[in-house]
Amino acid sequence: MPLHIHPTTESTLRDLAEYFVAKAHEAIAARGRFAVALSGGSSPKKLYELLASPAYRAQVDWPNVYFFFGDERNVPRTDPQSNYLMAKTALLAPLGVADAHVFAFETDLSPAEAAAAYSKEINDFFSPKPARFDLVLLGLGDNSHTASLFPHTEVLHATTADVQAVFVPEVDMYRLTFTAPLINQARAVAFLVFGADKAAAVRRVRQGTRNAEEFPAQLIAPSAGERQWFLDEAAAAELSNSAAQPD
Ligand SMILES: O=C(O)[C@H](O)[C@@H](O)[C@H](O)[C@H](O)COP(=O)(O)O
Repeated sequence: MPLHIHPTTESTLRDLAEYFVAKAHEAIAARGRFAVALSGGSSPKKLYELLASPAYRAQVDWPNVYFFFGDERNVPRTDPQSNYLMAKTALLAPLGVADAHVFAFETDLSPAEAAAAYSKEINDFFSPKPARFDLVLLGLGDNSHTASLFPHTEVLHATTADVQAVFVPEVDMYRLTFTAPLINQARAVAFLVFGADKAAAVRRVRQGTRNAEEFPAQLIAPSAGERQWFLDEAAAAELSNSAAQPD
């Protein structure tokens, strides 16, 4: 579980942007395409803006990149809470990504229908092979959730590598999310976490007692893939030295 700890948010973002570029090059060279699942929330917005900036946009063969979402809020794509809208604004529109290369949740369907439809889209995309993303980007909530795998929700017990709808009392809404098995099939997973308010969650997930019900991000352990953490020093502040060293 390699750790990349940086003094500032900006240097953390640059490091992850370089990692994203490297994973894209690897995937396109090996398989002719790069399938990435974007994370939502506020943390990745600056990463997406950086990737779309002149410093990075020329480094990736974007017409061979396919964008998915590791989770979504059950809101219209025009809603300010939409992860799709955030990514569209910060990354997809500035890059001129064709709609056919963007797989967004159909949130006008019921949550269960939207989850089933997205699971089918993912399976069709990877068929006949199992769904194996080249990179899944993840954030971390201060309660140790990731994607929309929140503490004490049924979806934590999913054994199928698919997408499920889950009502999350903590945010009083349905969420659509990759299950942990689907995330763990990825070739690479990268957490992006910054800020002192996440330091306790980072410690619990990396060093705390094994308790996925309380700390769902502990479920993320790719069976045959990389698991990387990109942190600023504030988010890494509660890690003991032994844990702060790269594995
Ligand atoms: O839809 C979402 O909100 C995300 O997928 C979620 O898992 C996010 O990564 C964390 O909640 C951290 O959010 P912030 O980056 O806003 O702190």
